[in-house]
Amino acid sequence: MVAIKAGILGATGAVGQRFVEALANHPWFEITALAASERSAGKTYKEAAGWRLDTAMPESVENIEVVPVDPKTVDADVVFSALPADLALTVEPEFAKAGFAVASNASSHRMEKDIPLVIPEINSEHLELLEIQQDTRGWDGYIITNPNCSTIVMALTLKPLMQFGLETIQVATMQAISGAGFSGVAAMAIYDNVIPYIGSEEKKMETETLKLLGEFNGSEIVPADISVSASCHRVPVVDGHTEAIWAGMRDKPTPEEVREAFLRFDPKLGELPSEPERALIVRDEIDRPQPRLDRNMGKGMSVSVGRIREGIRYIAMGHNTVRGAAGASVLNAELLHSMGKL
Ligand SMILES: NC(=O)C1=CN([C@@H]2O[C@H](COP(=O)(O)OP(=O)(O)OC[C@H]3O[C@@H](n4cnc5c(N)ncnc54)[C@H](OP(=O)(O)O)[C@@H]3O)[C@@H](O)[C@H]2O)C=CC1
Ligand SMILES: N[C@@H](CC(=O)OP(=O)(O)O)C(=O)O
Repeated sequence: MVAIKAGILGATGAVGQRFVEALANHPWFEITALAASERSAGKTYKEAAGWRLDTAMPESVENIEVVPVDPKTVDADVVFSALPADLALTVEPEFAKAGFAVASNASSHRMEKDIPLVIPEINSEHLELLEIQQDTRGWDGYIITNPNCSTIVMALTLKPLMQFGLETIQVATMQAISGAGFSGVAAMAIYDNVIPYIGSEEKKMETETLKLLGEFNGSEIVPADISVSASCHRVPVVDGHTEAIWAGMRDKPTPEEVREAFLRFDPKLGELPSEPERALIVRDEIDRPQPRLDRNMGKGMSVSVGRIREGIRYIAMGHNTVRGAAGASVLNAELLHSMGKL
């Protein structure tokens, strides 16, 4: 099989490095371009990246020259975007217009009517929006987005609850510092501390969830009729967002029925390389899930749930820069490829 040429926009950042990790030995994609700011352009990736993951930098990327974020300098069929949102707002459409498939991890376009916001296990039918998007905008390429990291972790647990008539969600997050990027939170601010504010995060959880769980009616997404109320907090954890969730349901299932629904949730995507064996892992121990112990389950692509109690109350936890970011975009691109759309 001829490899699909993949570029990474924002390749030197916290999420960009996760993209490099996910794509360097990928069976379908080959990294052909690494793009970042003018500060990094012209340097080798090894010089520019300041590699911070606890796996070795893949040798194959060490000497690739970083290029500016510009459709003219990026040689690829698909670009994975880990750009700051203000930049992604203008840059991603330029790439789509120039014919690239853009798998974006940035928040800029997630809520636009004709741009799919997708978690393959939940709403792959929303990909129908791509044709509408290309027709409306006259683009040869397109943009597909994945949700906010906290939203992804929660939404994967909500999908199996829809059968019980999901009505209300309250969620309190405990979010890892990697979610804010390498220079996002100063050590002096987070050490020995909890910061009870993450800009725009609550609104993202409250709106993106409704689009994800909404229905495609042939021309647009009708948002799910659920009320979501979120409170978001930064805690001194490196990777892994933990969430305490209260779910109100019409049918009032018991904790055991909810546990069974989580266990039965086993969407098969067709053997995609990044697809975990189980999207949800149910932990029965009284003190799980925990970020340090559970974030790498399913190579970081599984969400762990536990402490399912009357109410219904439970805890969900997932790797924010893998399942919540780079891994989510790569899984979307794999799905598109398997459907012949890439
Ligand atoms: N799904 C999700 O919820 C998550 C999404 N994100 C999103 O992913 C994106 C990246 O986040 P993160 O990796 O944490 O950020 P970082 O700050 O760690 O990295 C930013 C990247 O963008 C590049 N960049 C910055 N400014 C410019 C510029 N003016 N022109 C070109 N490139 C530029 C940087 O290059 P250089 O090194 O040269 O400065 C770097 O590669 C953000 O939009 C963030 O909100 C992040 C975490 C989770
Ligand atoms: N806000 C998230 C990460 C992030 O960048 O999200 P988004 O892609 O929705 O801006 C966090 O801090 O953990």
